Amino acid sequence: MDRIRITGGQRLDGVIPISGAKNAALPLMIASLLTDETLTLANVPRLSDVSALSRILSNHGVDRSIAGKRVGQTSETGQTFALTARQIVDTCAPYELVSTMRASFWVIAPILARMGEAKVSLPGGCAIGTRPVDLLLMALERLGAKIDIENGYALARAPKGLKGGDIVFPKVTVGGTHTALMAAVLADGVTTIENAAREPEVVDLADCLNKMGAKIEGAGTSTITIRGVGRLSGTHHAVLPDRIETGTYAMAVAMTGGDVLLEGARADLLQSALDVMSEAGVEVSTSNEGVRIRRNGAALEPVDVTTDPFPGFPTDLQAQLMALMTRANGTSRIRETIFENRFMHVQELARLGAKIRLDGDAAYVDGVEKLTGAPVMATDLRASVSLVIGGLVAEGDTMINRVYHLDRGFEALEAKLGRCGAQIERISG
Ligand SMILES: CC(=O)N[C@H]1[C@@H](OP(=O)(O)OP(=O)(O)OC[C@H]2O[C@@H](n3ccc(=O)[nH]c3=O)[C@H](O)[C@@H]2O)O[C@H](CO)[C@@H](O)[C@@H]1O
Ligand SMILES: C=C(OP(=O)(O)O)C(=O)O
Repeated sequence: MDRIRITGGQRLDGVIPISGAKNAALPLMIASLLTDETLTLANVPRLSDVSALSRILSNHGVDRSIAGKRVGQTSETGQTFALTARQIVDTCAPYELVSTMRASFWVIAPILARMGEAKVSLPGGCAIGTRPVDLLLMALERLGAKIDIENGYALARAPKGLKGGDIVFPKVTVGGTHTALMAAVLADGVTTIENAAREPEVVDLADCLNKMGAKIEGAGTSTITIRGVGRLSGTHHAVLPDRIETGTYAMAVAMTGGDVLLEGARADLLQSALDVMSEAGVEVSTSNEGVRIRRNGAALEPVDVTTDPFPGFPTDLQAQLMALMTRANGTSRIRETIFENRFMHVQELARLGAKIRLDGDAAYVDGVEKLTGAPVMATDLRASVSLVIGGLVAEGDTMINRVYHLDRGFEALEAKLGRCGAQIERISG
């Protein structure tokens, strides 16, 4: 199993190109199941989650060809996929494939919409919480599907096709909104989604579906209206920049001090997180090229932050902010309201010398003078990268185990940080 060794204490200076967003690329790839024409996606990040989803889509009959550049000096990240689901050859997504990644459950919507039935393994829990799918299934039922749960599988049937309907989500769900969109675009009649997720990745999916011929209005607001169409066509779409990768590197730069341009980043996708960083005393500026982050010796001020659905502070940046606040000049409070078990990084940050107390959904972080390197191990993607941020300033060596978590969501992490001066290396085997 690969490990990453970081020798802390280097400033970060230079340019970090921002990749396409994992959390947009995955639903966009799944949308290829909705048409028998080719969906071409540019700026798809090279990530293990993308490879895992490619295998799942291939099992359903999606043909994939790749054209793209290798990670280079500047903005040459990502790859271009041409995805063609001429026919859906299998309407079942088996446990062995779905259990490797949660987002794969979303295939239930396009397969049901196109074939009138789908059988998909329930995704199960994971390190950050229970991850239920009841609201996704409720959305499909509102469009006329009959749902049965049997032997760990969700069976969805709509032999006469889906019908437009009114979906009211009792809480904001990103996965539920993706699922509802992909089911409703081919349904007969009009669908409304109330309390829809407003995340940029939902907007990216809706934009792409509209280019394929769908009629979706209101994506990015809490009410989305979809007029069903008879069929969708292929199109070309570029995945939007990854706001979580952007926020992660912004916090890494803030942690080490330095001056880095996050090339291609869009500030509007993570304004709440950038506002928190400004409040903490970090210089944030934006231009056509991206977002520039600077901290030159100024102390980090503590913050009081609660995670929330977009446009609130993202749960996917909570662990990274916590790592940053371990060096603040006082006590920060960070509340996690999306997932019940997303504090697994606390005990590992403590191994680097962080002082963090947990009380219910809140973490109280007392800033410390210094962190010291240690062997650490993370249980999920964002928790792992919070340890990278800690390791960048810890005295001595930090060895991060279970690097496969990082490979799920950060394209060329060592190369991007290494080019800006970090002492970071992957140890294979
Ligand atoms: C609103 C939110 O911040 N969603 C995050 C969530 O999306 P993801 O799509 O994984 O999760 P949801 O947005 O669906 O979940 C939001 C909340 O709704 C609950 N829920 C969800 C579906 C369901 O059927 N029943 C149910 O109760 C979840 O337990 C959670 O508390 O994790 C992703 C990966 O970390 C993040 O990128 C998303 O930003
Ligand atoms: C937890 C994440 O991914 P997933 O929802 O696929 O587990 C994430 O993107 O932070």
